[in-house]
Amino acid sequence: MDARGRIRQLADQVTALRDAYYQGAPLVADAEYDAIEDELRRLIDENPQWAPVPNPLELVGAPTVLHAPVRHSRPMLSLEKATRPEQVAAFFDRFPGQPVVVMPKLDGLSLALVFQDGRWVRAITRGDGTTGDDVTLLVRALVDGIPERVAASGRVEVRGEAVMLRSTFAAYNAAHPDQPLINPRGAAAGTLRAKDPATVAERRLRFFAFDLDTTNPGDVRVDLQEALGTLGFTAAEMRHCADADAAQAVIEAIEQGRNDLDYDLDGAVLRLANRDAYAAAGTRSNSPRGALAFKFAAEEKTTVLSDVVWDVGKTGKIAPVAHLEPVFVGGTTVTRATLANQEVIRARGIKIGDTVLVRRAGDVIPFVAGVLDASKRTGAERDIVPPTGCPSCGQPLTEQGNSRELFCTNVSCPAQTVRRLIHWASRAAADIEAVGPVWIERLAEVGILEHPSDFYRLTAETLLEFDRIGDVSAARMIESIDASRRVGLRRALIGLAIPMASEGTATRLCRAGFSSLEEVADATEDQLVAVEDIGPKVAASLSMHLARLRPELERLRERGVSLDVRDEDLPPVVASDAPLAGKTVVITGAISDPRTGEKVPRPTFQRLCEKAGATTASSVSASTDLLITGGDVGAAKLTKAEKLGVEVVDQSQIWDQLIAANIA
Ligand SMILES: NC(=O)c1ccc[n+]([C@@H]2O[C@H](COP(=O)([O-])OP(=O)(O)OC[C@H]3O[C@@H](n4cnc5c(N)ncnc54)[C@H](O)[C@@H]3O)[C@@H](O)[C@H]2O)c1
Ligand SMILES: [Zn+2]
Repeated sequence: MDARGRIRQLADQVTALRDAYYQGAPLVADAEYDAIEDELRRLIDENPQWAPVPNPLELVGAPTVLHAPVRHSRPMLSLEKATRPEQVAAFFDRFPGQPVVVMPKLDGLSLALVFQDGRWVRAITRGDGTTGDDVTLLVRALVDGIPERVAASGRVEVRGEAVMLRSTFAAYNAAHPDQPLINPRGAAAGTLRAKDPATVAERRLRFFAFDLDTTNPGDVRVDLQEALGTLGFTAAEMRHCADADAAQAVIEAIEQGRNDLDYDLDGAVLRLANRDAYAAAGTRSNSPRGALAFKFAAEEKTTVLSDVVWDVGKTGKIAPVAHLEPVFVGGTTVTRATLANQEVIRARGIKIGDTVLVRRAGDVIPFVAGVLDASKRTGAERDIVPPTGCPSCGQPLTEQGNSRELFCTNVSCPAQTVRRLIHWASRAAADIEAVGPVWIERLAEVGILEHPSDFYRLTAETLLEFDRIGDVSAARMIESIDASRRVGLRRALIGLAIPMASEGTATRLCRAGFSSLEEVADATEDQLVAVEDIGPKVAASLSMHLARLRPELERLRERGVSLDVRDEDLPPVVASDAPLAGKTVVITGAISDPRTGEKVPRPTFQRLCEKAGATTASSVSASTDLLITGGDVGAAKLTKAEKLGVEVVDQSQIWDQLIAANIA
């Protein structure tokens, strides 16, 4: 096909895909859509005479007339996209000497909020950029982070992004396996398309501001971020960058930190810091000249679901695992993803052979979010049929709960045995680093390992009988097993993988005064429920499984494994003159010991701070006393600390105090 034909074809495709997307039913992942736009843009650049009229690349969004149309005071535009450092440098070259801020690009939907003489009167979607939808009612009912009043007269318009937090998204999908949301962005957009807020009440959104217009500039601060903060908004964090290198470093830091956030980012935005300069730079057909969006690697892609394998877990849960044609998503090549359970498969209507959307965001394991475009089916797709018997031992399965999870309840099921052994050896439990999953599986296969206590009967001689184990590795394995005899109450309980008992349960039992695993096994359910945060279901599970595990506990003891509470399982004893006594601290960034330069794991440093009298928290709030910063600090926490007046100290100061007090 010639360029002209191809342009026409791509333009039609872009138009159709956009229509579907802005209707709330995308047919492809964003990354695939962007690739089509890129090809079209390149062809039009090379052949400007064949540019389609109208050119979809010069339009914004789509007209929406769901609610009442409202004309924007100033167009709400798209952003010019960049993916390479040269493009960032070119942006700086266009505006020599102008200060630039870099901020995260949140992936939600943009809203304009209008305030009249201090009172919030209206919320409008972007729509086609010129005219949006009046969604005031929905936004009032569902969006957090918007002050009812602002201290500024005249007309004030605050623009920003409404997002669904990842935690809200996950909680919603866990509670509604029958009506799953595909991704947080789509969920946010869908929420604001609802006719009645009551039908989407659990789908709360959060607003982050990034832009401001006012008729009385004297009422607000000059600096955009300060202005938004003083008006009572959480602003996207903006960092001033003197040159393209600095901007590139901030962009990279934002991308690095994106896994730690509770919301999706799809890039970083560069923008002229000076509001007048930004306005003076003007606009193109559909984007401001004074801003640039740097796009990050996609967290969602489509690929083919080639098979589904039912995998037996350590507690006997049989979970469907998707086997995928390799796809690069969320920074790695993914070939496996979770499908959760049969109810999720049914609700999402997924079949083997389908082109599915795979999402890998943050540290969450990749999952199959659904089928975007069922019209791609050829008829060769196959239903996913859950097994009736355990894939490992053949025993009939039982179903549990609303999502109809499948379980094998055979305690001597071989697959479960292997999983439990691997779990016992894992870092959070006995930490038998030198014996990896592959060896555990082989040792279990030949019957040498069945229970965790069997590790402690292994000898170098037994191991040396295996072809690929030599003197050195046998010695390392035995040494590693030996060290794990100090596992103690908390980690042993984690290692036994008792259904419903979490790591938190183990910690709480230690802190409640239980001194050994046997003592926990001896406790009545009433005594267990008396422990803070342990409910009747967890207590019943502990009682039942520990009773069953009695002989195993005896074997572990006989073989020299400590099941007693350890110092590290308990809150540290703190002297009254401890340097951080009574302080609530939040730790952020990479921590390293200044004496050796070695990286220190976060939990270890936390423990040191606790020994120094501090209570540690995971996020900055009004009750935080100190924010301790390490290297490559996530900027969101800093802004929040600043806003709340929380003192920020560098880790070096804390290390000095810890060292002086003989704690570190
Ligand atoms: N999957 C599909 O079929 C399909 C179809 C059409 C569009 N899309 C996706 O929609 C997006 C295109 O929309 P677009 O062209 O309007 O661009 P965009 O959404 O990528 O960029 C503009 C938007 O960025 C948002 N934003 C977030 N943080 C911001 C900040 N700090 N400063 C300024 N703006 C900020 C604003 O809402 C603004 O409207 C792309 O991601 C594209 O992949 C997908
Ligand atoms: Zn089984």
